[in-house]
Parts: sequence; structure tokens; C-alpha cells
Amino acid sequence: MKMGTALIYDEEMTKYKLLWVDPACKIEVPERLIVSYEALVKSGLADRCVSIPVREATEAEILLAHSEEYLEAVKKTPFMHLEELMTFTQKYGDVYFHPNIYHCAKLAVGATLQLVDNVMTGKVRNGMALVRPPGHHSQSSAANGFCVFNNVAIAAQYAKKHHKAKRVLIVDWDVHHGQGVQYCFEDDPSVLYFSWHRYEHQSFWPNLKESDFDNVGSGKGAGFNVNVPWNKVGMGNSDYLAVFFHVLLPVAYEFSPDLVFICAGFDSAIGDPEGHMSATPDIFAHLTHLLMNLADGKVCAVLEGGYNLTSLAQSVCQTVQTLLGDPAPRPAQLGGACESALESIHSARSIHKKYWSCLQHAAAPFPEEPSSKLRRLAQQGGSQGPEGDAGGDAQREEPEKVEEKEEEEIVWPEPLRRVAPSLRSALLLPDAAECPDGCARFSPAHGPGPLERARLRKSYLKESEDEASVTLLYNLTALLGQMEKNEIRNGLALVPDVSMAATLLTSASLSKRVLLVWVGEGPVPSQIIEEEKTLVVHIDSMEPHEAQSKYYIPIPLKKGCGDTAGVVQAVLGLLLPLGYQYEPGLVLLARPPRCQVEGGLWQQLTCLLQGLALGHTLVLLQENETAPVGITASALLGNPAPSLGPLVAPGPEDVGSFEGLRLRLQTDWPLLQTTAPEKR
Ligand SMILES: CC(O)(O)NCCCCN
Ligand SMILES: [Zn+2]
Repeated sequence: MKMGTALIYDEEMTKYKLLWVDPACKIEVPERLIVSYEALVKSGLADRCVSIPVREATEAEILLAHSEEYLEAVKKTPFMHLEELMTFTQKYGDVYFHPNIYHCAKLAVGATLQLVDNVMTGKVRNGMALVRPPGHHSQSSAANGFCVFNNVAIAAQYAKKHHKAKRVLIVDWDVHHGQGVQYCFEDDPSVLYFSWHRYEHQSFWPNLKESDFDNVGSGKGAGFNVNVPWNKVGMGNSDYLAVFFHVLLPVAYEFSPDLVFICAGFDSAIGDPEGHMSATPDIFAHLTHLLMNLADGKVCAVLEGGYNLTSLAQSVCQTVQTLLGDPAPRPAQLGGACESALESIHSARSIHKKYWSCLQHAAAPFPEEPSSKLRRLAQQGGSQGPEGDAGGDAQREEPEKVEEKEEEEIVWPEPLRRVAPSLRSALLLPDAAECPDGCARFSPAHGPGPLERARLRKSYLKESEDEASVTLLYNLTALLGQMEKNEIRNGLALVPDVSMAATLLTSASLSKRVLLVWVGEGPVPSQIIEEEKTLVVHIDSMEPHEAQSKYYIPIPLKKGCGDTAGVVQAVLGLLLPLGYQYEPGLVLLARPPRCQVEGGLWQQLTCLLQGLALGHTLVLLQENETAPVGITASALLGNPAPSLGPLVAPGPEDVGSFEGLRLRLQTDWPLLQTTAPEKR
């Protein structure tokens, strides 16, 4: 079922530009598209994509999100001369018109709809539309923020109308709030809009009160609008991942969309004159990866902003390369989210706890919290604050003013090349078991010599004579060796004893840090736990108990691993933050006998973990349980995991123990944090 990645681009959309002086608009230049597309061509990524032609949107399509009056007015712009264009532009904010912009705006919408058609009909799995003008600020009857028609809002309506999409997720990682999208779906529970954006307590453009975290949507749409305002600049990779793990992904998995749009603005990357953030281009590889198992992999990325031509081109390549299925780069040394980001995360989780069961036990606003907007809202029952609230809270510290000083040259390392090994998945199977198509049965170049046999027997088999086990262990270390040399990306092994295999592999790969994910009944081999070179995360129905060491983390689930909602919350809110922070060189996923994890969830877990360790994931399955082999191989081959469907609430006692774990572990593992340390 492995399918392609669409790339939709046409140089016609570079054929408009600012014709007069306007400091607010001068950064929106044709070169933004040119450098992005050229980088994709130069890196060889464009050739690996399915090239889909653009088309002009029809008027009917534009009217899915805009008024007739507005469309009629914009239709006149191609015939305007300069003065008329300037006068027309004055009606709107921070946007400019050009005789050819109407044509380009129709192409930008049409390109996005072409992407939707090809993804929704299964001609491709996912894709990216490289378009300008961008769309997420434009409103029913207004152009705004360089945007003329709202490409993604129109496309979401189009997907519902023409492709029977029931639940559409829009992830807006542009550094500006896409208020146009928020307005369009304000009361629509079938479209979940998520946006983070530079806000600085409403002092950053577009300076809207409704961009704050307490705007959750209205009427039937309450809860389906998630705003995460950045009240400081300089947000980095850890802040972005923390928002994904603790706000977006739990809600997105509960929502269970059948189509995902990314308002892919890259002004949230380092070096951007608008964003002033610190996140590096490679982070978009991880953000994309973390979204690719929603909606059966149907992800449509649509370019919005991005004004530093270097970080824009690099970030576009990181995104497309991940959509193509290449291994994600090692995340840079991650820490926890900064205090300001934690306040925003805490605010968003608290205001949404009444709408999303995955958040219902999120920490309540601290009673002694300084006169925060959040506490006041809590007192008013969490509804939106009174209009007069625009002033925000009295004590708020003066946000650090970002002096518009001369841009000092911000530099960052070029993202590392992401090499996909020639062989993706190797399976170590007993001769009897058949090998799923698409995979290669692993057999080492040569068998173990007598010395090797003796060593293995002595170290792991307690001198037993079982030659077959010696051979198996040897083959496992050979498979591991080829992964470490990046000749193989990932693998699967059917073994007689998962425990012994895990022990062997952790000690054999001492050169690297090994994340061992143990899903099901223990005991996890004790000798593993002593190794600091191994982080063991054990998910099972064990009774909550103190974690023996920083490197052995039991995640108790009352109802065991059969509880899909519980496992999902444990994976998103605990396992992934731990794994990203630990930054392993190898991920071992062990499925002990009688593991209860449901098939689709097992695939989700196998896929999500591939974002770590350059995709070096080795799955250990119990020899006599061949059922999971096919679905595991499918996930290892890069096929998207099936959608889990809308999730029910995780058990309150489980969420309680998750919160307890989080509080206990976050000193050692700060990426687990979801709330700012209480003000001293
Ligand atoms: C698409 C966008 O979000 O990057 N537009 C930003 C407009 C900024 C106006 N001050
Ligand atoms: Zn932007």
C-alpha cells in the first residue's frame, strides 16, 4: 500500500510582487517559491515526488470560504492600474495587490484542491503544495497578511463536500495566527483547527484577543479550536515538540481525523524576520513524522509563510523528505519547554480539559496562580473572558520588546543529510515462517565460528547445548550490526525468548543508547535495568510502583495494554517525550507473549517510534505468535498505521498515575513537563 508523495508547484505563482513601498509587505517576494522549489530539485527530492499540475480554482470553489462581494471585488484587480491597486489595497491589512495576483491566488487554491483530490482518491499517500499567495489570514470578505483566498479553509470545505471527509484536522505551524481559518470554522465541530503563533500578550500582529488560548470555538464548535500563543520569542525545538506531545497529538488522536492539512508556514523557523524563533529546520521532519499516522497517512501540507530564504528552503526540504518516508534526523539535544511555553501549554490544556477526555485530568489551574487570565476564566467556569478582558492580567511582566534592530546575522548548522539505507526492513524468521512481501529475510553473510559460538553460549545461554539458539543470537547481533552501519533501516525478529533476545541486544549494542519499549507483561530482564546505556519504558497492567531507577520507567495501565485510549495517552504523553529526550541510537520494541495491544495500535506504536534513532527500530516478537508479523512488517516498511477511530477517555486512575509519573520524572526528563514550575 506504499504510495507516493505529490508535489504541486507552478512558476506562474512567482509572477507577482510588491509594486510600491510598503515595509510590512516587502518580505513576501517571489523568491520564496523559487528557492524552495530549487532546493527540492537540487536535493533530488522533487524527482522522487509525483508531480501534479496546478489548475485555477473555479468561482464556486472560492465561494466555499469567501463572499460574492469580495470575489467580485478581487476579480476587478487585474484591470486596475497602479493607483487603483494601491487604493484597493488600502481597504485591507498588511497585504498588497498586483494585476496578476488574482490569477496566482486562483492557482494557489487550485493547487491545494489538486492535492486534496489526489490524496483523497488514493493516487498518492500525501503531498505538498508550494503556493503563493498564502491563505490562512484571508477572511470571507477580506484579504489580510499577504493572503487573498484562504487556500486551506477552501480545501477543507471542498474535502467535506466532494470527498465526504467527516473530520478534518488543520495543523497551523506558521508563526502567525491563521485567524481566517479560525473564523471560518469557529462553530464547526467537523474541522479541528490547531495553531501556535507568536502573540506576546496580544502585542504581536495581528494583535487579536481571539488569538489567545481561551478562544476554543463557539456553539457546536466549542473545543475544536486550539490556540497556543507564544508569549515570548525564541521558542525552540523542545517547545515545539512539547506542544505536539502534550497538546496537539493527544487531541488529534482523540479527534481521529480522516484528513490532515498542515498550514505549513516556515516563519516559525530560526532566522525568520517575522518569527524570531529558534527552532531549526530539522524539527519540521519530526513534526511532519508525528502527523503522518493520523488519517491513514492522508496529509496535505500547504505552504503559508516563511521569509528567511535559507531556513525556508531547508525546512521545505525537511518536510517533503519526511513525507517521502526517509528517516528523520537525530533531534538536536532536547531539553524541556521553557517556562513561557509551559504556561501556554498549561493554559491550552486547562481550557480544553472540558472538551477533550485525554485532557480531563490535566492539572487544574494552580489556585495560587497569580491573577492569571486562566484563574479568572476558571472562576467564570472556563467560559471566554468578558470583552473587557483585552487588557490581559495586571501583573503580566512587560514582554521582552524585540527591538527591530538591524538583523544580526543568525546562523545555524545545515541540516544533516538523511540517508535511507538501501534495504529498509530485514526479517529474522524461523525457516518455517513465511516472509511478508516487501521485506527481505535476513541471513548474515556467514555463520558464527566456534569461538563466536562459545562466547555467545557462555554469555547468554548458560552453556546450554542448544545450537539453534546460538545461531539465532548470532544472527540477531549480525542484524544489529548492519543497522548500526546504516545498511538496514529496521528489522523484526521472531525469537523463542523475547526476554533473552532483549538482554542480548542491549548488551551487544553497548556503543549506542538503547531505548527498550516493553509492551505487556514483564518481568523485564533485570540485568538490562542496571545498564544506564538502556532506557526501559515498560507499559503494562502492573500495579503503580516507584520507578527503581531513572532508566527503568514502568507505566501502569489499570486495564492493561488492551486499553487503547490508555496506551495512546501513555505513548504520546510519556513514551515519546522520554524517547526524544533520551535520543537513543537504537529502539527495541519488545512484544512479550500474550501481549494484548490491538493490531492498529501496535502499528501506530511501531510507526511513531521510527521517528527516533534514524529509524533504527528492531521489533522482537514471540516465535509462536506469528499474527503480528504482517502488520509489524507493514509498519516497518513505512506504510501508515490505520486510524484508531475516535478515542474514549483513558481511565481516571491511569491518568492519575500518568500525572504522578510525570511529576516524579520531570526533573530527570524535563520534556515530560506540561506546566510551569509553580511560582516560588
Ligand atoms: C502567511 C503569513 O502568516 O506568514 N503572513 C504573515 C503576515 C504578517 C503581516 N505583518
Ligand atoms: Zn506567517
